[in-house]
Amino acid sequence: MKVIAVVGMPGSGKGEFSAIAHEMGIPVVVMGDVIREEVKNQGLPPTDESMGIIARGLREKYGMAAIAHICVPVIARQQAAVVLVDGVRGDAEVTLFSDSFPEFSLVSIETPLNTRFARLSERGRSDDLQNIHELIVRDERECSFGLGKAMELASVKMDNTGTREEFQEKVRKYLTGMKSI
Ligand SMILES: Nc1ncnc2c1ncn2[C@@H]1O[C@H](COP(=O)(O)OP(=O)(O)OP(=O)(O)O)[C@@H](O)[C@H]1O
Repeated sequence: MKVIAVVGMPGSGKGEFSAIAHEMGIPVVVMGDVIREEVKNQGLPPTDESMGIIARGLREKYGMAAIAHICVPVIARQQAAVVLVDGVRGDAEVTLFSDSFPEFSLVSIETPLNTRFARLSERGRSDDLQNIHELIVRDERECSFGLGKAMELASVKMDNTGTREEFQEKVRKYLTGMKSI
């Protein structure tokens, strides 16, 4: 089984990447959904606060790769030749996935701050931002989990400064290549 994980700063295009994988019939394991499942199993209300409590609790108990740990069996039971993991936030998780899956690839999406800000300002999700400083703070928080280090470990760097169609085409080409090897 080939396991692909995507990393990138907030708003870089990870969701776009996953959407193409989904369209191509590649199972996508969303790490946030695995935490959500854990929230349910523990009988907590399905809120962001519960997600935070569970994520922090797991990290305190098992270290920085805790969430990846609970994802490994979920990934392993997918019946597919290629599986995508969405939601990697740190280098410890990357190390665990590459130790667990011999055919592991990490893709980093590279999109500059200003471009990400412009796109997020248009996305219109409740957690989207009003000013660039909020994005800088979010970037810093992500980097404190090891996101910058995780991005450095990527074997594939994908630029997302062009149009959406250009990016989608690039992702499709990469995933088609992974499916056919
Ligand atoms: N090449 C592009 N051209 C125009 N818009 C784009 C492009 N790539 C992504 N977008 C848009 O930018 C926004 C951010 O992209 P996306 O949601 O995929 O990022 P993300 O990395 O998943 O963000 P987050 O870290 O917040 O989950 C979305 O509205 C997406 O549709």
